[in-house]
Amino acid sequence: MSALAQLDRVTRRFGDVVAVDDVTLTIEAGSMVGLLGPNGAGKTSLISLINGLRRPTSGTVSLLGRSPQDVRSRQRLGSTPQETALPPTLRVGEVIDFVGRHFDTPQATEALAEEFGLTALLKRQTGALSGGQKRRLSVALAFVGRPQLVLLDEPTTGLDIDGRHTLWDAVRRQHESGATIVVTSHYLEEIEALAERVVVMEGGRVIADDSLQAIVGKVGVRQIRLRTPDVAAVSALPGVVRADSEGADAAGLVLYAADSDQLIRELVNSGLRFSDLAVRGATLEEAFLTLTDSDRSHSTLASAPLHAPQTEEVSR
Ligand SMILES: Nc1ncnc2c1ncn2[C@@H]1O[C@H](COP(=O)(O)OP(=O)(O)OP(=O)(O)O)[C@@H](O)[C@H]1O
Repeated sequence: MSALAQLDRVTRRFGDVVAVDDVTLTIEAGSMVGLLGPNGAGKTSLISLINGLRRPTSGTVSLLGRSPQDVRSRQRLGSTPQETALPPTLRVGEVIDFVGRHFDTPQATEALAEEFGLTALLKRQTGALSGGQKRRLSVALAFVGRPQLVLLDEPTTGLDIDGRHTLWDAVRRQHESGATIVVTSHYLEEIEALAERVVVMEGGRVIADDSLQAIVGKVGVRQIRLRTPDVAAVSALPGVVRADSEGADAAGLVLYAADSDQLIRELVNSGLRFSDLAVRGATLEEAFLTLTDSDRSHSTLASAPLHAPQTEEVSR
C-alpha cells in the first residue's frame, strides 16, 4: 500500500498549548482509520494539519506526495469539518451540483443523494434542513469529487440512531468503492462501526495504534457502582483496575474492571457486604483514565488486558 498522508515528527502548538505532540503517522491507501480520543486530545488539530488548514510548528506533513497546501493534492481530498456552513437559500441538489463542478469527475447528484438518504430533500433549501439532515449533506459533500482521501471530523454528531446508521452504511460503501477514510470520533461505537485500524490520541500524542479488535479490547472496561462499608477490601479484589470512592462517608464506590462478571463473582464469594450494585459500559473518558492514570507511559494501553468487545453503546 502507498501512503496517502504522512506525518513525520509533527508538533503543533497554539501558544502554550501543545495540541499535537511529536506525532508520526502514515495513512495508507485503501485504509479506513479511526482517530479516537477524548475532548482536547488533538484529533481536529491533526486533521487540520493533514488537510493543510494549519501548518505544523515542527515536523513535516505530506498529502498525496506533496505539501497539503498544494492545490493538486487538495483536489483529491474530501473533508467534513466538525461544523459546516451551508448556503441557506440554495437547495440540496444545487449545493451538491455546485460542489461537484469543482471536480473533474464528480459523482452524479441523484446517486450521491440516494446513497446518503437525501433523495426526498433534493429540492429543499439547506436553511430549512434539520441539524441531522445538514450533517448528512455535509458528509455527502466530502465524497462528491470522488476523492482519494476523505477526512471526516465527528461525522455523526447530532444525528439520531437511524441517521447514524444511514451515514455509516454510506461511508462504508464509499470506502468499498475506493475511498481511503480517516474518521474522528469520541464514540467507540462509531469507530467500531467504521474503522479497521484505530489510532488513539490523548494530550496531543498517539498512545495506541492498532487493529480495531485490539483497541476495543484495550479500552473496553466496564463500570461497577455499589455501596459498601468495606471500601478498601472491595477495592482490592482481583480484577479491579481502578477504584474511586464517592461521598463523604466513602460508602459509595465506583470500580472499573475488564471482566465485570468475574469481579461480581469475586465480590459475592468474598462475603464482603455491598448493596445497590449497578454495572454499565464505561465511557471512553473513563476507559482512558483507567488505562493511563496509573502509568502515563505509552506502554499502558499496550499492556492492558484484552477481552471480548462490548456491544452496548458507549457515550461521550
Ligand atoms: N486555534 C486554537 N487556539 C488555541 N488552542 C487551540 C486551538 N485549536 C485547538 N486548540 C487546543 O488544542 C488542544 C487540542 O484541540 P483539538 O480541537 O485538536 O482536540 P480534539 O481532540 O479535536 O477535541 P474535541 O474532541 O473536543 O473536538 C486543545 O487543548 C485545544 O484547546
